[in-house]
Amino acid sequence: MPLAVTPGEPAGIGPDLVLKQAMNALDRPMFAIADPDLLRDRARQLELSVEIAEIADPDHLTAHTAGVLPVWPVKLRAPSEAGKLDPANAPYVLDTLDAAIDLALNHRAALVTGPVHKGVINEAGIPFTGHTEYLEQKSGVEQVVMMLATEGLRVALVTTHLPLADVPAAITPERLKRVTAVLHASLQRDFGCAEPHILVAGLNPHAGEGGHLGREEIEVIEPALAELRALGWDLEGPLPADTLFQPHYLDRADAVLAMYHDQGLPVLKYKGFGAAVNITLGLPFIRTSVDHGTALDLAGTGRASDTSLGVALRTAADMAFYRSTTHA
Ligand SMILES: NC(=O)C1=CN([C@@H]2O[C@H](COP(=O)(O)OP(=O)(O)OC[C@H]3O[C@@H](n4cnc5c(N)ncnc54)[C@H](O)[C@@H]3O)[C@@H](O)[C@H]2O)C=CC1
Ligand SMILES: NCC(=O)COP(=O)(O)O
Repeated sequence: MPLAVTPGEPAGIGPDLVLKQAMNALDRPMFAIADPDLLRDRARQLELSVEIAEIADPDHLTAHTAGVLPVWPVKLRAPSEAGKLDPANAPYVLDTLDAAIDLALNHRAALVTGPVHKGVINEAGIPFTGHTEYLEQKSGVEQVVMMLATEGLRVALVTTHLPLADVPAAITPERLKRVTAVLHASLQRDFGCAEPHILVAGLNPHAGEGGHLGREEIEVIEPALAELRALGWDLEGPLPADTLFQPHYLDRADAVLAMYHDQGLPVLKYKGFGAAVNITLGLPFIRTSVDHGTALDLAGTGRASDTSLGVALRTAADMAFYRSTTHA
């Protein structure tokens, strides 16, 4: 199965990184879903010698050739300049994603996404909080889970792109059970963890300090975990988030389940920024992504690192291979 790459925000570093990766020989076919002229212009700006080869059908691609980027064409809505956001191109970003989702739902590609700018899509009048929520909605599944992974650490999230003030109410026993179930199944299916050991963070400082610093642990998290442990699942927690990220706990763990975005991701990015991948668990297809954003300050300069995109491509290829060999 080929890897379909959406470069994301046209004014950001996504196009640069896809072009840089296209300079490598990859053992799996890769193609971009983007405006071919945008990629040609950016390649010229970066002085990268990449041939942009428009394709009509990704089904007949063979192994990727270094220096040639096959492109499924989707037209920009307005001219794009590196580093300059334009809400007029927000529909273009979603056009590329929709084309990729269509291919992925039809088992014709695994999806690897570059960074999008959530703010400019909203400024265009389109409510959008992130790929994760968009993919969940478009693929019609009840629950997906965002998990970022780097060497030695996987962090999954119970809630994703929510204002902090809305987090406590969003952590219901039902959501916690659904998210844990998706994480547990994905660790078994895609990461070879036969009996996943999952560390679950509390929500409050010191996991609520026995109810003196918040009651969500007692009233929501512990009862949900007790129900799941009755299934034989190996869940440890709720643990204080400030002390769980240390070898004493992590050495025995397959993943950490954090309650919210900025509880888990700063730790993951401190450990592995540039060498991490964002994976959406629970979709009917494979989707990986970079660990960074649009970095408008670096677009078109040649100074953006493509290492996380490399990890995202490799992870998607590994997952596809693992699924094909285990018939998962
Ligand atoms: N996968 C996605 O679609 C993601 C999108 N975003 C979006 O990106 C936009 C900008 O977010 P920020 O918080 O500024 O994060 P950012 O990751 O774009 O930038 C943070 C800092 O890291 C640097 N940086 C980022 N990627 C780099 C790379 N590949 N090589 C070298 N340096 C790099 C930037 O220059 C900047 O100094 C926001 O709209 C956010 O929502 C953020 C994270 C992921
Ligand atoms: N912090 C992760 C992030 O913003 C990427 O989210 P998504 O666009 O993959 O949902």
